[in-house]
Amino acid sequence: MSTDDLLAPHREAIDHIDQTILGLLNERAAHARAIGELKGSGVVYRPEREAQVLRRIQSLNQGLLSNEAVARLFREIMSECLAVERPLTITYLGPEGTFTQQAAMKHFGHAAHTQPCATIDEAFRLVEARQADYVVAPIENSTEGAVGRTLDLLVASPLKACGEVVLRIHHHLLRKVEHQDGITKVYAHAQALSQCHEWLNKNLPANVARIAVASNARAAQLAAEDENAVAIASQAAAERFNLCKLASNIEDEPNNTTRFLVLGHQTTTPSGLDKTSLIVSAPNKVGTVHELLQSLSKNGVSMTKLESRPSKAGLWEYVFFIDVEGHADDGPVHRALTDLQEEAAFLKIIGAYPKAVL
Ligand SMILES: C=C(O[C@@H]1C=C(C(=O)O)C=C[C@H]1O)C(=O)O
Repeated sequence: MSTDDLLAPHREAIDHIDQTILGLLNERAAHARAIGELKGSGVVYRPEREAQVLRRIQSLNQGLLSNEAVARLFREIMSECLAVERPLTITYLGPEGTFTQQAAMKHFGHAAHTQPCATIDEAFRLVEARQADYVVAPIENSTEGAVGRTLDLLVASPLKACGEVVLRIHHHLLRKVEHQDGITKVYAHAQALSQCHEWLNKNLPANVARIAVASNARAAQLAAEDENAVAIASQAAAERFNLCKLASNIEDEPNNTTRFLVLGHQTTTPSGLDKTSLIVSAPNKVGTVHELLQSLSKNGVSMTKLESRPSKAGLWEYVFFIDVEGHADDGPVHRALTDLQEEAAFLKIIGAYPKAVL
């Protein structure tokens, strides 16, 4: 029997299965549309429900496909079902091809419309003015630490966090032509330059100028316009600007990861596996930080992040960005927040949201 003859019954089975899947997908979409009608003019996107759907699928999965693969597939199925209710617009720091756009797609799937903005401020503003539904903003990188501008915006913005995205960051060296001769400058976002500085020291001549620009996608765009330049940017930016990859994964730290927050106007109910993000400031005297942290520990709440930043209000005063395990409506976190309220000069709950599944 020829290979084609051997393939035929499997292909027939796949055709049959695809037809069944297609019918089921449309049945699922019809339920989503019915749910959308019941929601009326209310909020359609429910992050806690989406996290529960993904976690359930992963716990049911016993097949050949990995948990990550089934979560990715169902992420896209939910994205299309939600778009049947109402398509979402997500703002991010552009241009197209930035890691933040990648994070937005990872979280909302490809049916969401992503809208690039010139600054993180603008991305927040459009959502605050209800001209877009959600903003995805980088908050911290595992090698570089906090993204200051996002933290500053969180202090004053009325938006609430309703989700988080964790993205592995890979940087590549990109150029219009496929050779290393005659490189005079390297364009990149300041964070990318520092995340790859050891690689650059070892692999590029010392006289190549390192030029920081607004985003990695902007760097790729500049490299596409200048044959003597290279850019440090993502795979998405390479594809978008048609650049050759001179070197892959040039980040110094192999586990380089960025964490993003998803912010909108809604508060989220507990999903069963949540986090809460807070901003706290305390009077500038001995022992106050210790007391603030005790409010958490004595209620059995664990802290996953503590970041301090100078407050704009007074010299050498600080605000603290704290993430804790659990939802603000869960007993222990709720009690800790009540205690914190008494100790802190300022307490703002940025939001409680499901832990990233993907
Ligand atoms: C269908 C719903 O609306 C949206 C789509 C979901 C889905 O496709 O499973 C889940 C949550 C919502 O973001 C729902 O609220 O259940």
